[in-house]
Amino acid sequence: MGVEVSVEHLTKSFGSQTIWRDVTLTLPSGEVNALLGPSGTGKSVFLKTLIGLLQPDQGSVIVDGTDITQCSAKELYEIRKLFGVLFQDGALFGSMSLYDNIAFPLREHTRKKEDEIRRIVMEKVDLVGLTGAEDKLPGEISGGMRKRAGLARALVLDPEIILCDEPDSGLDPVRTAYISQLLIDINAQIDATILIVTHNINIARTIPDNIGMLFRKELVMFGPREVLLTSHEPVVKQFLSGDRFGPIGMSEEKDEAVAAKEAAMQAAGISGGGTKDDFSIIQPQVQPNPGMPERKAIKRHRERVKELLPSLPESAQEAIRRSMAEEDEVAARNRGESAQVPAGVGAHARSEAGAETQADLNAPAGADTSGQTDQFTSVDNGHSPSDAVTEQFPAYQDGSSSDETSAGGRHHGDGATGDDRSGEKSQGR
Ligand SMILES: Nc1ncnc2c1ncn2[C@@H]1O[C@H](COP(=O)(O)OP(=O)(O)OP(=O)(O)O)[C@@H](O)[C@H]1O
Repeated sequence: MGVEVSVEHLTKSFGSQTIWRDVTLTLPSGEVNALLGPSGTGKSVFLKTLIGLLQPDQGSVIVDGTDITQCSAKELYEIRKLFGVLFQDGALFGSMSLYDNIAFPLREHTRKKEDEIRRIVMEKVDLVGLTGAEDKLPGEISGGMRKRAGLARALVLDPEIILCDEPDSGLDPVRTAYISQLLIDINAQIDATILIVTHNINIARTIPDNIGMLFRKELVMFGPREVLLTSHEPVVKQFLSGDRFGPIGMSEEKDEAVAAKEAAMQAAGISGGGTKDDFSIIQPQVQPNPGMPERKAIKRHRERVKELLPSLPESAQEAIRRSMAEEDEVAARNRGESAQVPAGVGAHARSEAGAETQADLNAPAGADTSGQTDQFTSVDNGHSPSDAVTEQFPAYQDGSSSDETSAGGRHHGDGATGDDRSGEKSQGR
C-alpha cells in the first residue's frame, strides 16, 4: 500500500516573496490526488518541497512517519527512495539512450545484476509503450515519448509515492488521455499514492480521487474531487471554465475597478472565452483498463469520504452520492447484475480517456513541445548520503533534451539547482 504524505502548516518563501503559507493537507495512502492552481502559484515549488529539494520556512512534511523537513541527509536519502518523480519534460539525460536513462536509478540505488536490470527496464518500457525505442536518445523521440520514458524511470524502483509535474504539458489531448490512463493502471497495479500537478481540467475531472487548489498564496481547498468540481467559489469556477472574467488575472490579482469593468462587459454580453460546461455534472472517474486489478484505494477513499460527508457542502454531498451510485452500477454491471441506482445516474457519457485502451501506446507520440522550464538538479559523481539531494533526481536543464545530445558523455547540467536545503535552512527557522 502506498505511503501517506501529511503536510502540516507549510509555508515557503523566496526572500521576501511568500509563495504559499500554512498549507495543510494529507495525500491518503494509495489515492490519486491532483493539485491545481493558476500559473506561478507555487505548485512545482510544493512538489519539490515534498521531496526535500526545497526547504520550507515553516511546517512539516511527514512521509512514512519521518518529517523530511527536519531529518538528516541520510534519512532523507532513504525516504527519497519511496518516491518516483515524473518531471515536466521527463528530465532525461540527453546523452544516454532511453534504456540507460530508465536503468539509471537501478544502477545508482541497487546492487542488481545487469540481467535483472534488463528485465525490470524492459518491463517498464513495455508498460509505457516504448518497446522498440529503448536504444534511441531523448533527442530522437517526441515529447510524448520522453514523458513516457520519464514515467518508466520514475517507476523502476517500485515507488510508493509518485509525483507527476504536469504530465500533460506538451502533449495533445489524446496522448494526455493515454498517460492519465497509464497512471490509473499503475495505481491499480501497485497502489502507490499519486500526486499530479496539472492545469488540465480533463485530468482534474476524471482522474483523481482528491483535488486541491492553490490560489493567492493559500490552499483554497483540498478534498474529494466532487467538492472542488461542484464548488461555487468564483476562483474555482473561473479556473475550471478558463474564463478571463473573474478573480484570476494575467499576472496580479485584479482590483475592484477591473472587476467592475468586467462585470459591465459581461452585462453587455461580451464573452470571457470560457467554456459553458457544467462541472457540477461529475464525469465518471477513469477506471483501470480491463485485465488490471481493481484499485484498492477506491474502498479506502469511500470509507473516508463517507465519514467526511456530513461536513461537506450540500452540492458536494449530492455529487458524491451520485458518483458512488454510479460506481456501484458499473461494478454491478461488470459482475453481470443490475443495481438499483437513482434515476439519471449513469446517464453521463463515459470520458474519452476512460474508454481508451492501452493498446495504442506504441503509436508514435504526438506534439513535441519540450520547452518546459524547471530547475531540477543534475547528478553528481559522488554517492554518499550527503549527496542525496543532488544524486537521486537525474539531470534536468532548460530546453529540449535534443540540445544536450551533442554534448556527449554524461550530462551534468549547469549547476543551477532546485535544491535549497543547504542554503536556506538557517533562514526561516
Ligand atoms: N528556486 C527559486 N528561487 C526563487 N524563486 C523561485 C524558485 N523556484 C520558483 N520560484 C518562484 O516561485 C513561484 C512559483 O513557481 P512555480 O514554478 O512553483 O509555479 P507553478 O504554480 O508551478 O507555475 P506553472 O503552473 O506556471 O508551472 C514563481 O514566482 C517562481 O518564480
